[in-house]
Amino acid sequence: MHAPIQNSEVAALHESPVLPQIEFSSVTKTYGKVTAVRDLSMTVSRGEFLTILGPSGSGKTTTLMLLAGFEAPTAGDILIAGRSVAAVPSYRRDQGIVFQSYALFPHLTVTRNLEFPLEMRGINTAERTTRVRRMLERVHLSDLGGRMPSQLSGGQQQRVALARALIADPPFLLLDEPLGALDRNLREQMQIEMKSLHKEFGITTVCVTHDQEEALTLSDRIVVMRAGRIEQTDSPEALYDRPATRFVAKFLGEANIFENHNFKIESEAEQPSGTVAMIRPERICIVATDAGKRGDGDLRQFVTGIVDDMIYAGPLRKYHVRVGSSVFIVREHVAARQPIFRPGDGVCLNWLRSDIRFVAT
Ligand SMILES: Nc1ncnc2c1ncn2[C@@H]1O[C@H](COP(=O)(O)OP(=O)(O)OP(=O)(O)O)[C@@H](O)[C@H]1O
Repeated sequence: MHAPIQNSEVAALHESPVLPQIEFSSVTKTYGKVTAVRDLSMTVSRGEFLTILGPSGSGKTTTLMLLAGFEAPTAGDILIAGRSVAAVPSYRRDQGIVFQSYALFPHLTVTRNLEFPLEMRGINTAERTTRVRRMLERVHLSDLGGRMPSQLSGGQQQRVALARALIADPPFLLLDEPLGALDRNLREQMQIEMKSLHKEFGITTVCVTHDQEEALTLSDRIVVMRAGRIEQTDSPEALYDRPATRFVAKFLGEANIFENHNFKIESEAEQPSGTVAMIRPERICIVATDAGKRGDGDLRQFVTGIVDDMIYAGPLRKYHVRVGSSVFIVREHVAARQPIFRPGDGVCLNWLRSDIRFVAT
C-alpha cells in the first residue's frame, strides 16, 4: 500500500510530467456476492478525456464512484499523481464533479452556486467575485448570475454545473452521464461546448456514459466495460475500426458478423483462430446484379443476394439483404442518381477485402 496523499503535496505531484494523473491498480469492488468491478487496471494521462462506456450493470458508475472516493475498493489501489488516495475521503480530494445526483443547489442563485466551492476552499470574497464573473463569461452565462436553477433551461443548468465543477481549478473532472437528461438537439450542442471547454481548460476528464455517440464525439480514449472488466481501451477511431472482440464490435455501432454463411471469406489478412470475420455496414456497397465489377474489382469480394427490407432514415438508406441463410445490413448515404432497391430485388454486395476485420468470439 502506498502512503496516503497529503494535501500540500497534491499540487506539485499533479505537475509531474511523467506520472499518469490517475491510475487504477488491480481494483476490485464487491457488494456482498456481486462483483461490480473486477481486477481493473487503467491509467489516465494529464489532459486526457477518457470515457468509460458499457451496458447497464457493467461497472461504469462503480468505477467512477471509486475514483471520486464515494466508495472504497475491496482490493487494489487507486493512485492520483502517483500516490494512493485510499485513505483520503471524498471531500478532501481536489476534484470537480458533475454527477446527476450532485445537482445544483436549488435554493441558491447561479452566482452563489459557483461561489460555493470557492468558499469551501477559504477563498476571500473579492477573489470569489472576480472568479465567478470570469467563469460566467467563459460559459456564456453572464446575464444569468442572479437566477435560481429552476429559472434555467436544462442546457443552462448543465453549463452551470460544469462551471461549478471547474471554478476551483481542480486537477481533474469527473462526469457521470453529464448530458443524459437533455434532448437530442441540446445534447449535440452541449457535446460541442464540452469539447471546446475541455480544450480550453485542458483538464483531465473521466466521463461515464452509455451513449455511444457522446463517447465517440468527446473522448481521446474510450474504455469499454463488460461485466466489471475492461473489454478494450482505445481511441474512438481504433475502437470502431478495429474492435478486438465481437462484444465491442456490436456494442459500438452496427456490425455484420459472418456466421453460417455459405461462401468463403476473402480477406487480405489470415484469419486467426478463435475469431469471426466482421464488416461494418457502411463498408459494403450495394449494386444491381448486372452492374459489373468496379475498377478496383480484384481488391473486392462479390456476393449476390435478395433485398429483404429497405429503411429510409433521412441522410441514410439502410438495407437488409439475404445472402444464403445470412442477412447483411448495408448502410449507404443517400446521393443523387443512386439506384434504390426494393424488397425482392436481386442485388450484388461487394466490399474491399481490406475492410474485413477479425474479432475474438
Ligand atoms: N450499492 C450497491 N449494492 C449492491 N450492488 C451494487 C451496488 N452498486 C452497484 N451494484 C451492482 O454492481 C454492478 C455494477 O453496477 P454499476 O452501477 O457500476 O453499473 P453501470 O455500468 O454504471 O450501470 P448503469 O449504466 O445501469 O448505471 C451491478 O450488478 C449493480 O447491481
